[in-house]
Amino acid sequence: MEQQIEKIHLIGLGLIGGSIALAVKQEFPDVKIVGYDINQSQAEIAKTLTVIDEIAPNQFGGIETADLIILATPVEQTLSIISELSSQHLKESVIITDVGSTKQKISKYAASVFGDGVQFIGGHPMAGSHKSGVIAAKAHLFENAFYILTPTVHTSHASLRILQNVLKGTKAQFVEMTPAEHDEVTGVISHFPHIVAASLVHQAGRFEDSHPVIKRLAAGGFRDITRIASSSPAMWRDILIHNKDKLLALFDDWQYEMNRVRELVDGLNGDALFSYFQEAKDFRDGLPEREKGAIPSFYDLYVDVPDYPGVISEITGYLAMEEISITNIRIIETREEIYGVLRLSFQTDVDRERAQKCIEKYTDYKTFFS
Ligand SMILES: NC(=O)c1ccc[n+]([C@@H]2O[C@H](COP(=O)([O-])OP(=O)(O)OC[C@H]3O[C@@H](n4cnc5c(N)ncnc54)[C@H](O)[C@@H]3O)[C@@H](O)[C@H]2O)c1
Ligand SMILES: O=C(O)C(=O)C[C@]1(C(=O)O)C=C[C@@H](O)C=C1
Repeated sequence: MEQQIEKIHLIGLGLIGGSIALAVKQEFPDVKIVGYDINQSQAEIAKTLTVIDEIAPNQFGGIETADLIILATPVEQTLSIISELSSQHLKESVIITDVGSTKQKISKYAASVFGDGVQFIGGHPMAGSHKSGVIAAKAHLFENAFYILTPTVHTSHASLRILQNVLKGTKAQFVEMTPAEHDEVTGVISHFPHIVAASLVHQAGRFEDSHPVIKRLAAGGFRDITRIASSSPAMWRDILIHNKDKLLALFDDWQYEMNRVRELVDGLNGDALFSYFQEAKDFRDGLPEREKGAIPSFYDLYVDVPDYPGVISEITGYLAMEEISITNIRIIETREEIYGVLRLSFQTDVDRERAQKCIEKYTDYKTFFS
């Protein structure tokens, strides 16, 4: 009979650790989750929100009876924890996994520490948010996202199956990759874009002295492309340190790309500029629409509304009548006497569809989502 996971020891009770715990509980309410966070208040919030069953008395307190250990800390911390874990007394059948955004350094280090002795399987759920902390954790954060696993020669099929089974409440789609391929691909579609987002914010910041109005003018486009610059600096510092080599190559690639488009602008080459944007649009439009791994994991509905006082309470009133919960609300653009755009965010696409029907039922406002 296959090994049962009865007890999980979870280290790092933030956005990702918390979301995994909630997803596991959703599928397996009887699995006991004992959690530890270096920040005691995070641990207490996790317990209060019943994300975990118990707070561990210290980092490794009670770990000898855990069937599964999940490391959900920033990646540099994950390395130190792996190092300390090697001297802990652990169950012979224990499986250890992590959720870090980089895989090469962690997998290599874990293999050198554990060898064939302990089953370590690197993991990375490919969805998240710019928000940190357990308070932002959600059971459905990884729904439809890819969950990358990086098994090695030391990994048994049985452990891989057990891990995937206990994580099935994430409703993510598991994919296997080598750690090197993982770091190359995530470098391109996650780590480097993060650098670009932060650099655009720095660029705008440099213009603030000469144009103090710049922050107020920063509208949809700038906000969309720089949203991720609001993420945890500690997490991203560690990711860049871990993925240095792949990122250095991407800097060269990006500089080539910038020079290419710079030349088109300098040469006023309209046809080539059109093709440049058309090709980018085709690729972007071809991303899978509703799958969370590809698009930020929230469900936005846009409503064209007239700019008059009370319009927000009018809309939220209709939604409240039909008991539809909103997670966020923002006016994207309001100018005198023309329509503004209200962006309503929902936890699920079902809520978004209900909201759309509700607003169409009570008003003539146009609604749309991408
Ligand atoms: N945020 C995302 O979008 C995302 C997505 C996928 C994977 N990840 C990865 O998940 C991991 C966690 O990220 P997060 O977004 O949950 O961050 P977070 O800041 O929300 O949570 C991390 C938690 O780890 C705790 N911590 C730090 N050092 C610790 C230690 N030595 N012992 C115990 N706890 C410690 C922090 O106090 C914090 O509560 C990172 O490795 C990150 O690369 C993040
Ligand atoms: O949606 C976001 O805010 C994210 O940045 C999530 C994101 C990503 O780059 O896609 C960030 C880092 C993780 O390792 C995985 C997912």
